[in-house]
Amino acid sequence: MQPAIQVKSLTKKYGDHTVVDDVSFEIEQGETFALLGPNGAGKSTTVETLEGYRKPTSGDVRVLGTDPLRGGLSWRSRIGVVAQSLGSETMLTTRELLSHAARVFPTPRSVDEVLEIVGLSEHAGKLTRKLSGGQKRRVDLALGIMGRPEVLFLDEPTTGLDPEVRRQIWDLIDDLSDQGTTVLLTTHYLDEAEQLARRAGVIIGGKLVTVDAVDRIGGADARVPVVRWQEGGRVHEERTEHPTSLVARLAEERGELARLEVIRPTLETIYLGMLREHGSHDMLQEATS
Ligand SMILES: Nc1ncnc2c1ncn2[C@@H]1O[C@H](COP(=O)(O)OP(=O)(O)OP(=O)(O)O)[C@@H](O)[C@H]1O
Repeated sequence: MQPAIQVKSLTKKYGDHTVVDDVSFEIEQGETFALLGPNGAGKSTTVETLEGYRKPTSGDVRVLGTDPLRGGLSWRSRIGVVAQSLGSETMLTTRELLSHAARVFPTPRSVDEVLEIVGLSEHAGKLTRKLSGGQKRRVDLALGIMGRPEVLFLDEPTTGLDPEVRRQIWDLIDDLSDQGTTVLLTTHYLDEAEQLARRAGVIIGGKLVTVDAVDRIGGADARVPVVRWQEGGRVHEERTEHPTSLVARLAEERGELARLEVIRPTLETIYLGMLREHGSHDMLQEATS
């Protein structure tokens, strides 16, 4: 089966500034793939190139087998785009906006179906510019899925949303994925990547520093658990592949231990370690701020 997305040695320069540097990866049909990286790393530039909105300086990209710069209307109707900025602040009601959008697709979902999927049925008659931030983001998602896209690009779909709305949007993305939609997601939320994606790539300073299964990113060594406890007023830590055995031995030798914890590094801890290794101080500050 041909991959849904192929990126080969993609490089994008603005003047002397290389913002995407020899990036290569593939996304299988039906896969949800997360692109992670600090502000300014090159995520949106990569995604916008795949959407056909930016011209690569060099390299080759294909979406559904087509060069996005040459993709005509029929190709465009097979992809869905939810850009980073809100695109839904119009003078139309939600229903009017979706009805207009539906006309450009050959086999659109019905407006009522889309309203239901994104949970906006009860706001269908409201002017989009009067919706809350979370509701506007849902309108963006509604516009992105209106044409039943085979590939959906989601650029930071849940930034700034409250935890409940984020989870609802995750459920929506999971449902689309179950229906076979290929999803390319950029996000700053590591829990979002863990929840939704099978594989992820980390891009730092325009370079793709890793592509792997979400639960393998950073390598086995970065995932070794740490057993931590307090003894004699001091905190003790030991990294071990066998935390249960270590805890059993400590319990046998020393009895009850104060503040005993087994800590398994999260994707976030591993990601911050990667920024430290590859990135600048500024990137780390942005990622942790
Ligand atoms: N039209 C442009 N002209 C010049 N430089 C640009 C242009 N668009 C983007 N850049 C630069 O390219 C770099 C990558 O930007 P990009 O938006 O791809 O990053 P990002 O990883 O999506 O960041 P964020 O997480 O902040 O959205 C940045 O340094 C940005 O300033």
